[in-house]
Amino acid sequence: MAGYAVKEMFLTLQGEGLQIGRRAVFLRFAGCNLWSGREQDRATAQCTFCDTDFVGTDGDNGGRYPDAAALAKKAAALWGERLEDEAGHALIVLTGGEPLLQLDAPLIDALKARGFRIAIETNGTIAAPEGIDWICVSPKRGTEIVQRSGNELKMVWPQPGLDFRAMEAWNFDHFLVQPMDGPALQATQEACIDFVLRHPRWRLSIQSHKLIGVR
Ligand SMILES: C[S@@+](CC[C@H](N)C(=O)[O-])C[C@H]1O[C@@H](n2cnc3c(N)ncnc32)[C@H](O)[C@@H]1O
Ligand SMILES: Nc1nc2[nH]cc(C(=O)O)c2c(=O)[nH]1
Ligand code: SF4
Ligand SMILES: [Mg+2]
Repeated sequence: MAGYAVKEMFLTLQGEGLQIGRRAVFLRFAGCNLWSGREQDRATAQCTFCDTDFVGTDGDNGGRYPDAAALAKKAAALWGERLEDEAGHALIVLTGGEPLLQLDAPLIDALKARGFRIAIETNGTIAAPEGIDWICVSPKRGTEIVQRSGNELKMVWPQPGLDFRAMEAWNFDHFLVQPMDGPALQATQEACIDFVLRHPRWRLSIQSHKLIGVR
């Protein structure tokens, strides 16, 4: 279907990674290539620990946007009327679901024309197009990572069998471990702290938005 399927769009603070704390519009695309998003499929999916509802287009400011201009216009409205003045600091985070299923050059151009810096959260199984200002790749065990360069590699941990030593040879500026949220969060946090203490190249990333009560 033509256009872009968007689950939701909202203004918040980037909660994770090296851009933590920045004001950002979040654009959450619908759909993912590693999970259907249905609970009955979770156990057999390629990615089994997802914390996000990305099914459908029924969220705040969600919908089927017919073209890049319409989507960029809504994103700009969510940033607010000072976007032009604040252009150097206006951040949009493209996430999902898997944003690289839908992101294309016309949307990158339209967002840039509005003054946004573009960040992406991706699972790394699809190559990123040119023109993205900040690439965060978060590998999932058992998947083939084709996007082996970017700004930060954010590994949700623990994922037994994920070869983090191999990832260290990839072309990223920052290497992060993020505790897997779920019933065992306490234990996964401890595992991440232990990991960083043993591997000083890696830094801890926490999902700060869940602590401070923003989306
Ligand atoms: C919902 S995903 C969407 C973007 C993309 N599909 C991906 O996986 O990177 C956004 C970020 O949340 C992370 N994430 C998903 N579920 C998580 C969980 N249960 N605990 C911690 N991080 C999680 C992902 O690894 C990714 O870095
Ligand atoms: N505040 C906030 N920060 C985030 N960083 C990455 C997120 C994501 O779901 O991609 C996320 C999110 O859902 N909310
Ligand atoms: S790849 Fe990302 S969006 Fe897809 S199921 Fe995993 S964490 Fe969720
Ligand atoms: Mg999230």
